Amino acid sequence: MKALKSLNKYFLRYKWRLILGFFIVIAARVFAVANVNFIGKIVDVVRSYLKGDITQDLLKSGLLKYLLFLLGATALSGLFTFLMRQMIIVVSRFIEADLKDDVYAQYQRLSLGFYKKNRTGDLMNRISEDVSKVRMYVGPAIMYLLNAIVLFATVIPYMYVTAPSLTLYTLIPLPVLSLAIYKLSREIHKRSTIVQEYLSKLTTFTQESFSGIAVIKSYTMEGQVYGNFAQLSEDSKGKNLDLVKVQAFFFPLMVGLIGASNLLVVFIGGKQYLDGTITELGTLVEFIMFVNMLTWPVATVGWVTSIIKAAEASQIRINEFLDVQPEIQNHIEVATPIQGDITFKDVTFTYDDTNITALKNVSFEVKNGQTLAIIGRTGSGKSTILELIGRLYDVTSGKIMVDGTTITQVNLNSLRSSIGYVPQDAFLFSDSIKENIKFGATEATDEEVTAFAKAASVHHNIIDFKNGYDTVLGERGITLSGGQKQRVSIARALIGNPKIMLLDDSLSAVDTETEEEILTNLAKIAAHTTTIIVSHRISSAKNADHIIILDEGRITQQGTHNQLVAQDGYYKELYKKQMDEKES
Ligand SMILES: Nc1ncnc2c1ncn2[C@@H]1O[C@H](COP(=O)(O)OP(=O)(O)OP(=O)(O)O)[C@@H](O)[C@H]1O
Repeated sequence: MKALKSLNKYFLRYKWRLILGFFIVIAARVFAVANVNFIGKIVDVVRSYLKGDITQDLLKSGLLKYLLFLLGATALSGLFTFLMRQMIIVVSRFIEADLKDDVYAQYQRLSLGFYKKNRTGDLMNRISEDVSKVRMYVGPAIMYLLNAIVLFATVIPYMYVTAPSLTLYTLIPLPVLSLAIYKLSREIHKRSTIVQEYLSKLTTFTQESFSGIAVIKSYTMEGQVYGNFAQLSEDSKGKNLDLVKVQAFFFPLMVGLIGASNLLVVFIGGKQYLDGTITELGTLVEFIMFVNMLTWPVATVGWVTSIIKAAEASQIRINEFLDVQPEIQNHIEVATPIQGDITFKDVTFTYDDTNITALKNVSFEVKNGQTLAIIGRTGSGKSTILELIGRLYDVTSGKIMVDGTTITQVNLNSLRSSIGYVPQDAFLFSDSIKENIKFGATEATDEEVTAFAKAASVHHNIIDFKNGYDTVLGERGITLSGGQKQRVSIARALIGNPKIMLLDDSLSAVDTETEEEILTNLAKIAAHTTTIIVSHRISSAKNADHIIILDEGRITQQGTHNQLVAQDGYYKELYKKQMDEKES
């Protein structure tokens, strides 16, 4: 129960509704008990008339009175039951939404490393599955438990006062029912968790095969993939059947145990009526109704216990993420204006999860407005340099300085908002091209969108689409080519007017003429922007003010294009190779 304590702050937020809900539950149950009492009274009036104790007129007036009471109590009990759900279930939906918002906000605060360590499916489950299990506790479980407590507190004393020994006999089967339902609910919960797992396996499988449909078709793997799906589906069916089997016990068990209680009422109550222990026949009718009325709340005690256990397990999982502190912390509250000078001093960086040391004693400097190109084999640490500049990670040792200040002493938001980052795989949202370009600059005008799309040499492609800038991308929209995606992504980075532009192999999918065009435009627009270009191509690097060559995380060569082609080394080899390719 300790984990569930973290929900108290949400309960406090909606305390008035909950308190009102509590009184409404009491009112609803009191009127429900009154209903039974009036039915008992009606039976007694009829019985007295049949015995000749009262006249027909008294019978009529008695019946009318109790029927009207019955009607009133039924209507009020119905109204309060409705209000009870309105209060408590509505609060549970509020808390569910708040909890989802809080989990989502926490996810956004967490650093990139967190996303590398945890699987997306797991992150999604905590915000959907786990939160809805917690909601079952916050809403239905609390409501039914309250309902049961109020009902026990009103019905059992009433029964006891009316017929003490009969009360004891009729209540005997109820704890057995509660325990049996608890055991059954636990089993149902266990099996439905397995069913859920299979459901998500099926979803992942289908999603992946639809995404990879082109590969499946071109390798004519339809048959095999179908076979895998059919097997998974068969296993899932088996798990569903296992679940259905235990679920099928639920109602028979309840009906059986109610039946046993009813039998006891009729048998023992009948005997007590005959020997005069119970004087009114109406008491027997009331008892049968009470037993039926108590059955569901008794069953809910078992059911609610299993819901609370499941909610606790889910809340533990949610808290695990809510308690994680972002690895990257902002230490400076006030905004820091950024000019764009970047200095690396002996920077070494090791990725926590793989223990790979991606950078080893890297030192360089780029001044505001200059262009630095980083060239190197795959896996040599180029992207890592860009990630460190954006503080997606913090260095293991050494120092990065921005405008002469250690990067950790710069306001994180100022730093990131002054960077235009074009990652290696340009990610575009399922939205229009215009909205994708405006992503980081929502206030930008249509003219600005067009101007930056022109600078990124993608305008002419966009206007060729039927809907131009309003063309929707993504699953239900158009698919852009790799080069088009890269260029839309460059336009997105430029529109934010960044002080630092980071291009991570962002021109790899465009031809060399377009590359040239974009780089010339960049040099014009971004004259006061520090630009770092990561590339495998000499053509992207040759005009840079400074070029560094990385190999296995170390800088092996550096200088200008002319200096580097004059030295033996990786740059010269690459230059020769790419010149030969161009000529052939
Ligand atoms: N998020 C990560 N977690 C763990 N290890 C990583 C991560 N990202 C990169 N690495 C490792 O760090 C090393 C440097 O990777 P990096 O992506 O910086 O290389 P790169 O030079 O940009 O390569 P490429 O040219 O292929 O993009 C590689 O060995 C890589 O496997």
